[in-house]
Amino acid sequence: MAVVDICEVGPRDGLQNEDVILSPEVRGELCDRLAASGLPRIEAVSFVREDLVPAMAGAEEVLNRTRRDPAVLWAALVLNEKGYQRAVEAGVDEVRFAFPVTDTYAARNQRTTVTDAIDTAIRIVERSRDDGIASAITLSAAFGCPFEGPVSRDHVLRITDRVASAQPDTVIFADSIGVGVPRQVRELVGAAVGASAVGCHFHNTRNTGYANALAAVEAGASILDASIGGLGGCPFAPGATGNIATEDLVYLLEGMGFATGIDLDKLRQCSAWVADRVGHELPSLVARAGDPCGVATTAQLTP
Ligand SMILES: CC(=O)SCCNC(=O)CCNC(=O)[C@H](O)C(C)(C)COP(=O)(O)OP(=O)(O)OC[C@H]1O[C@@H](n2cnc3c(N)ncnc32)[C@H](O)[C@@H]1OP(=O)(O)O
Ligand SMILES: CC(=O)CC(=O)O
Repeated sequence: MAVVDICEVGPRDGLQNEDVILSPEVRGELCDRLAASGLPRIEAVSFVREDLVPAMAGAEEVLNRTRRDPAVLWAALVLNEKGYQRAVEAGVDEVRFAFPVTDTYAARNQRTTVTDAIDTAIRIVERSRDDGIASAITLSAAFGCPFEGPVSRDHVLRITDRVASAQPDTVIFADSIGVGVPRQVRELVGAAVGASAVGCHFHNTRNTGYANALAAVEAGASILDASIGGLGGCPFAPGATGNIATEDLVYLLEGMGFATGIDLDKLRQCSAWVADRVGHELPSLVARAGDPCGVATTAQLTP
């Protein structure tokens, strides 16, 4: 059975744009609850400027407050080398450096250019190798940009070639504003599968997120990001909405014969818990509807 490694980004992407700001204590507890559902990888925090993204303040404290279940690979998002240094000092297992593939979004999100960000990505991959931690490079707006519109596959592949030359463990294609469709996903992932593992990060803004996720794994992606309840969205991308929901993705993947190792019931409990904390209903449908036919229980799939 093919295995798909789901990276839970709820404590980071999920919370970064919420009106209610959760304390490091609550965010640490969220991480532990997610870990208890069997998630193999959790992006717990981002090391960014807290004056720009107050919801991510206290990243070091969040990590200190988690029990750091050793079965989980603890990841953090960084957007510059200062963030990288903070992540290393906080003892993360994986650093994920992201940058948009268009100059306008790169400037708005993190005051950089695509050319400079490629150089930073290469330095961060080299530093992470020296520091003995895993590295992932996320290419944001890989399927379309909130400011510049369409993004060509060839442009993304040229950037992929540059960053892949540094040999990160993973290259992740992100649909930051949820504009992509499965055809694009198949073409991009299919062309990129090679030396580094390929991951994808989808937002469900136009209801194509789950179709895109399935297209990605069928084209060879081995890592998918998802966020508990479908929370999420970039504060610097107009119109951005939530990620694909982890519980809906687990339901889909397990039902389609991919192993995730995740306990759907525990995940749904976690989703209800975080909905209470942020104070509103979450987009996930599986959180509400459950799995009455046992579709996500692999044993029940055998004829
Ligand atoms: C697609 C997505 O969803 S990505 C996630 C959502 N987007 C974000 O989180 C973007 C947030 N952006 C940022 O935090 C910023 O733009 C950064 C950190 C990436 C770059 O910030 P810049 O202002 O260009 O950094 P610069 O190097 O000029 O430093 C300015 C100040 O910020 C501080 N700083 C820089 N980087 C960091 C960091 N990673 N963490 C904390 N402080 C930082 C510097 O120390 C400096 O402080 P000082 O004025 O007291 O000396
Ligand atoms: C870093 C991310 O959050 C990826 C994206 O949506 O662009």
